[in-house]
Amino acid sequence: MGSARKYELPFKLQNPDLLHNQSCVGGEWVNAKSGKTFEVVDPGTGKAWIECPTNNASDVDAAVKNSHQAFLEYKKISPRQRAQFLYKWDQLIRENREDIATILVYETGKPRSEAYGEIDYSTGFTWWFAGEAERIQGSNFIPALPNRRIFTIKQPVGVAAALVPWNFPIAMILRKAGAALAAGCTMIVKPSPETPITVLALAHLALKAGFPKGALNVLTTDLDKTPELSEALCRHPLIAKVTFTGSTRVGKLVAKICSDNLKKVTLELGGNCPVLIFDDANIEQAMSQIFALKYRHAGQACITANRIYVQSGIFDKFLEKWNAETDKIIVGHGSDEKTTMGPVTTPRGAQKALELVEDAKKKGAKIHKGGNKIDRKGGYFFEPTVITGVTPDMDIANEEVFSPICTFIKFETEEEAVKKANDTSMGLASYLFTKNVDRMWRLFESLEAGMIGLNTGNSSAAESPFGGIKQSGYGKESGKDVAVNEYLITKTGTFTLEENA
Ligand SMILES: O=CCCC(=O)O
Repeated sequence: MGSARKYELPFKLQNPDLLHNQSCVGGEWVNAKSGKTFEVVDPGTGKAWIECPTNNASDVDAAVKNSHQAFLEYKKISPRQRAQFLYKWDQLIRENREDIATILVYETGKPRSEAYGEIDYSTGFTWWFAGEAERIQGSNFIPALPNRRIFTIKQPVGVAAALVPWNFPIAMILRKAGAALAAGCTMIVKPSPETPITVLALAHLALKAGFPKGALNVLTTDLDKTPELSEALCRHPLIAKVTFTGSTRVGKLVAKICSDNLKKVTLELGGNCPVLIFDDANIEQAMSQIFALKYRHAGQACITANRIYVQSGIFDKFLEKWNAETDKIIVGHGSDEKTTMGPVTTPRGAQKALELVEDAKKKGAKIHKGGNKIDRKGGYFFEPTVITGVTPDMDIANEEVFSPICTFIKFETEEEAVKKANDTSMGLASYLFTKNVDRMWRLFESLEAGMIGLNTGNSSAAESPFGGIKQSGYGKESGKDVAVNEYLITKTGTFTLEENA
């Protein structure tokens, strides 16, 4: 822990060594050159509980040089040794599950049960990429020209920068860092201002796992300095690869900046994901899957259900069931074990939710449930909200909601449903529920998204490629080969063989 304690910690950790509130560079815990700090706030109370360094562009060069120095050594380490570091890291994260869950609750606001869920999902990545490390392979060919041989080798691209969001801070880091470290790259992470402490806890455990100092550096900063720090990372000549998860607007800026130096980029951007529920669906199955997807982290997931299309034959029944289940949600502080839905993570998130509801109301939508902020102990709570009568002119029909607002739209035919589902610039995930196998296959092919849930609301897993199409970004994270490839270059060797030496 850096600096004398100014705030009272609202929780106790079993392993207090996990708690760091300075940046991590080369295995050292450091302050920003300016000495400035920002506050990390509990979304369930609105109260600051710790502070972290406000790094700016002038802090970037030293940190990146350190990551690069570490890369020159790390790239020589054998894949088996890299796998062993990843397995050890995985084990330490699992051993510290309780404490990491506690920090997650106080940074993101999510209920403790969801914090456990995130950690268990995330260790899937460390486990998976440990396996991937030893399976990175080139290839060889016998070409058309006589006496020639062609072969390829895969090499780590260099230092990667990760710009990560606050909604799943453990999962997003482990998905990116797992792949990078398996590939032999080092990584420098800029966490969101809302969630630096979870990321610093992971950096602490990475050092304990034996990763060389500088293999995983972390530079924290506040909302104000995020653009300049991120741009400095993207422009730094020793950064070879940038991976970003966040909005399409910022993703485009990242891509533009990186294009100046033709850097490799992976972009996981906005969702606006549709769900299509047909008359022949198993209603119970669709309900439980989509309910869990929609209200996970109070609706703050890029792959959440943003627009729920239900066929006319079951629309009323489905809505009635949904409303009844919604009534059972217990909104509260994430640390209260009765809580089933926490606050949204930021005050701007709660305000945006309110504005979307107000706009929809003004334009004629019907609000069945909720629609307001909840004024409780200074936290950023928003009511679980159910809306019908949404029309294309409403903001809520076109924007990512990122809050616990569910919009239901009736449809008549498959053709109409597909047209509406695809009527968006985004293409991250789509979901469909039907027992007609031909329709399922047709929709799997015709829905425009990088990931399609077929009678399921949760398709994220370490072993399946994660990523969108259209303006939801490019590149894949997780899955076999594809994710690690994002951190590799392919080098081609051509050899002329002297046959009669
Ligand atoms: O919010 C985006 C990530 C969600 C997930 O990995 O399932």
